[in-house]
This record gives sequence, structure tokens and C-alpha cells, in this order.
Amino acid sequence: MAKSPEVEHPRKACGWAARDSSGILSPFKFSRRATGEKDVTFKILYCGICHSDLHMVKNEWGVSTYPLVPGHEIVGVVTEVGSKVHRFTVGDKVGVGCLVGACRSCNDCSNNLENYCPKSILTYGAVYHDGTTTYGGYSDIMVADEHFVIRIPDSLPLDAGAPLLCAGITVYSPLKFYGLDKPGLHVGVVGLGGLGHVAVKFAKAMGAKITVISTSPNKKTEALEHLGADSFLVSTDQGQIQAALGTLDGIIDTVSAVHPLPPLIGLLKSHGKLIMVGAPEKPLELPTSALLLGRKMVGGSCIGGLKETQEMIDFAAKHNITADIEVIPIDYVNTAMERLVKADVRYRFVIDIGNTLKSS
Ligand SMILES: NC(=O)c1ccc[n+]([C@@H]2O[C@H](COP(=O)([O-])OP(=O)(O)OC[C@H]3O[C@@H](n4cnc5c(N)ncnc54)[C@H](O)[C@@H]3O)[C@@H](O)[C@H]2O)c1
Ligand SMILES: [Zn+2]
Repeated sequence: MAKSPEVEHPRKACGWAARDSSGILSPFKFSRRATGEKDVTFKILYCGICHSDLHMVKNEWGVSTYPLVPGHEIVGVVTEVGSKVHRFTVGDKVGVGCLVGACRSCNDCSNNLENYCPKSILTYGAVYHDGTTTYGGYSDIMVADEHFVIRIPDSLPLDAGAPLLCAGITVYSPLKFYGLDKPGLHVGVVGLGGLGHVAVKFAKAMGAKITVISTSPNKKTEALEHLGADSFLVSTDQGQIQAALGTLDGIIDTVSAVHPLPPLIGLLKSHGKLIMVGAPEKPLELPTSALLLGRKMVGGSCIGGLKETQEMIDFAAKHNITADIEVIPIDYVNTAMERLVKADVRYRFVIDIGNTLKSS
């Protein structure tokens, strides 16, 4: 019989877990493996709350297993390294994003695209190489293979830097891959939430002109004055959409729920690209005629590989890009999830694990 989460590994750990699809989180005792020769162990200080955590605790994608400890925007300070760890030492500031494992030998892994490896292992709710369940960053300590550990530059604040490990790489990678990182291009960002607001910052730093497309007119002032977007469109305002038809080279769509694509495709110039990174629980409708006329394309993108994640973090540090955050104690997490459902956060909740989660 499999051992219980509390005793399957030698190191005691504690976190907050969802027990069923109500998604309600509560304290959970489990265990972490001893530091292996290629492992980095770190004390978790902060963890961001990604909308994917919300989809997962409520089993909205139908793949969740319980107990589920979410969290894949994890930062902290190294407390122990294995004998074959070369890149990190005790005291280093580090992070772990969405991945903790991959096959390391397939075509994608060989090209530093572990995120597309068919055997990639997610940071939580997945089965690790040793057969045990992975638990995420709403917890006190983390043990990860050094290949999956990111170095956090000194100039990047740990709390506001944490969300970059998922939100940051998820928008940085497609901007680069789809060629939307060229200065002077006109890029649209749909959905001004956790991913969307950092998409504005990265695209801006790459030299793009930015239009934010949102259902909430009340985000206009902030988008323009605070985030530095160049223009703002209310997606349900036909007049505004009509006036902006054919103006965008590309769009990063971060919306977490089902929404209409035709207005967005209409905003693209000929040969423009609509890139989906949001992951609604139901399929969206794709009107092909809108694509044919103008040879437009719809693409997708899923986080990023480890090499590119480090590149993104270094780029963020260089350009002073961080997330706008609301730091919360761990016992506020259920309220934070309720507020995230209503998009009531500017723009990312980050849990202060170090000061508010009692270690076991
Ligand atoms: N592709 C990837 O690798 C990847 C990585 C991380 C997150 N995600 C997914 O991206 C999505 C966004 O994540 P986030 O953390 O930024 O979420 P978020 O909740 O912070 O932001 C989502 C935004 O979408 C807007 N929105 C919600 N419903 C809408 C609707 N019906 N029409 C228009 N706008 C709507 C909200 O107002 C909010 O601004 C989620 O589905 C998440 O699972 C994907
Ligand atoms: Zn995420």
C-alpha cells in the first residue's frame, strides 16, 4: 500500500491543500524528499496565486487529484544543495515555476523546451519520477532538481518577482516565438489580469505600441497611466472595435473564460497573429472565414522552457519589470480565490509564506 503523504518522505512539510472540487483550502501536513545529489532545497518565502491554481483547485479542467497543494510561482532562499549541484549554493535566492521534471532527452527537451515534453512533470498535482505526488508552493519548503530552479537576480524583489515564474514566462515566450518582440509593432493584450498586466510591461519593454482590450472600462486609466499602454478598447463597445479594425500586428489573449474571438480577429492587420494563452474550461468558437480573409493565424503557447524562463527573469530585472501585487497572509487564501473569480485583484495575489505559514 502507498504510504500517506505525511510519511512517504523523510522531511516534514506543511502547506494548504484543497481536498475536493469545492476548492476550499485548509492546512495540510505532508512530506518532501531528502535533498538528492542534484536537488536544491529552499525555504519558500512567497508564492503567487495564478488563475490556473483556481482552475485546478476546483477541478475545472477535469484533471485534478486531491489533496492538491497549488502554487507554481514560488520563490525563496536555498537552505541545502546536493553534492552534484553546480549552479546554486546555500543562501541563493531562487524560484520554481510550473515544471519540476521532464524526460530531458526528447526533441523538445533537447531544444530547451521542457514545457512541451510529453513527459514533463508539473509542480503540483502530478506524479514525480519516484511515483509520489508533486505538491506546490502554498507550503513551507521546496525540493527540486537544479535544472528546474531559476536564479532570482538581487535587483528583483522576491514578492513582486514571484509571479514572473508563471505569468511572466507565459507572455514573454509567445511574444518572442511569434515575432511580436520587434520594436514598433502594435500589440494587443486581452484580459488585464495577472498575465495581461505583465504582458503589457514586457511588450512595452520590447518596444511595442500597446493596446489593452478589456471588458472593464474602469481599468482604462490604470492601463494608460500606470501600466504605460498606448490605447484602451472596451471589447463590448462595437464602435470602439469598429474604429480599430485592422490595426494590430498581434494579440496576446489571456482571458480565463469563454469569450468571442471574432472582434479580436477583426482587430488584426492582414497576416496578424492571435495568440491564446488563457485556458478557459470550455472550447472557444473559431470563425474560419475571419481568418481566411487576411491570412490571419491563431496560435497557442504554454509557459516556457527553463532556459527561456531564466532569460525572461534576467530581462525583467534589467528592465525593472515586476508584477503589481497584493501581498496576503496564507489564511486569506480562500478569500483571495473568491476575489480572483470576480477579477477583483490588481493584479496578482502573492502569499507571504515566510511570515504567515507556520513551519512544521
Ligand atoms: N498558457 C499558459 O501556459 C498559461 C499559464 C498561466 C495561466 N494560464 C491561463 O491564463 C488565464 C489567465 O490567467 P491569469 O492568472 O492572468 O488570470 P486572471 O484572473 O488574473 O486574469 C484573467 C483576466 O480575464 C478577464 N476575464 C475573465 N472572464 C472574461 C470574459 N468572459 N471576457 C473577457 N475577459 C474576461 C478577467 O477580467 C481578468 O482580467 C487562465 O485561464 C490561466 O489558467 C495559461
Ligand atoms: Zn500559472
